[in-house]
Amino acid sequence: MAPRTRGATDPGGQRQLLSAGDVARTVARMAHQIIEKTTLGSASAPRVVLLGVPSRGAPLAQRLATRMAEFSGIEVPTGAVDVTLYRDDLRRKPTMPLHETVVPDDGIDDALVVLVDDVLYSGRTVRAALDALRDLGRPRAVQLAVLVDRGHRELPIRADYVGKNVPTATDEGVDVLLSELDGEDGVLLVRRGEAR
Ligand SMILES: O=P(O)(O)OC[C@H]1O[C@H](OP(=O)(O)OP(=O)(O)O)[C@H](O)[C@@H]1O
Ligand SMILES: O=c1cc[nH]c(=O)[nH]1
Repeated sequence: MAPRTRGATDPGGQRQLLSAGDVARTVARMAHQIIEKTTLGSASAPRVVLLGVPSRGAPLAQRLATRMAEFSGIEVPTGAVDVTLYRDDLRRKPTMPLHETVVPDDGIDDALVVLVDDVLYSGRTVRAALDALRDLGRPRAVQLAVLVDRGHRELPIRADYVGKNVPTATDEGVDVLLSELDGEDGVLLVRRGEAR
C-alpha cells in the first residue's frame, strides 16, 4: 500500500488519522489508563478480564494485555466475544460469518470485564456484546475500551477508555487496520459515499 501522510486526504478520499506509531502509542496509553482505573495490582483490585469483539477488538485486547503485563507485571486473561447472533440487525443483513467466542479458563463471573473494540459508532455492537456476556456469566462490572470513538451514538452507551475521539460525518467511515488481520497498522478516515 502507498505510504500515507497523516492529515492529508489522498485522491481516493482517504485521510490517515493514526499512523502505525500512533496506534502503538495509543494502545500503550490505553493500557496505562486501564491499569490505573481498574487499580490493577492493588490489594483491592477486582479480577480483570479483557474481552475483544471480533474482528479487530480481539487482537486489540491481546495487544492491551501485552502492554499491561509489561507495565504492571500482571498477566490479564483475554478472550473474545462474538456478537453476531446478538445483533439487532441480524435479519436485515446478508448472512454473516460467526467468529470464535473465547472465555478465559476462570470465566467472567465476578470479574471486571473490559470489552475491547476498534470503533465505537452507533453503539449497537456494544449493546449486542452486553447481551452476549449475559450468556457467559455475571461480571462484577463491565467497562468499554475503544481505539476510536467516531460519535453518532444511537444508544446510551459510552466508552471508559478512548484512544482517539474523531468527529465524523455519517457518509464517512473509520477503517482500523491491524497487522494481525490487515498486514499493517493504521487508522483511516474514508469516504463511504452514502450516509447510513
Ligand atoms: O457502534 P457500531 O455502529 O455497532 O459500530 C462499531 C462496530 O462496527 C465495526 O464492526 P463491523 O460490524 O463492521 O465488523 P468487523 O469488526 O468485522 O469489521 C467495528 O469493528 C465495531 O465493532
Ligand atoms: O466507520 C465505522 C463505523 C462502524 N464501524 C467501523 O469499523 N467503522
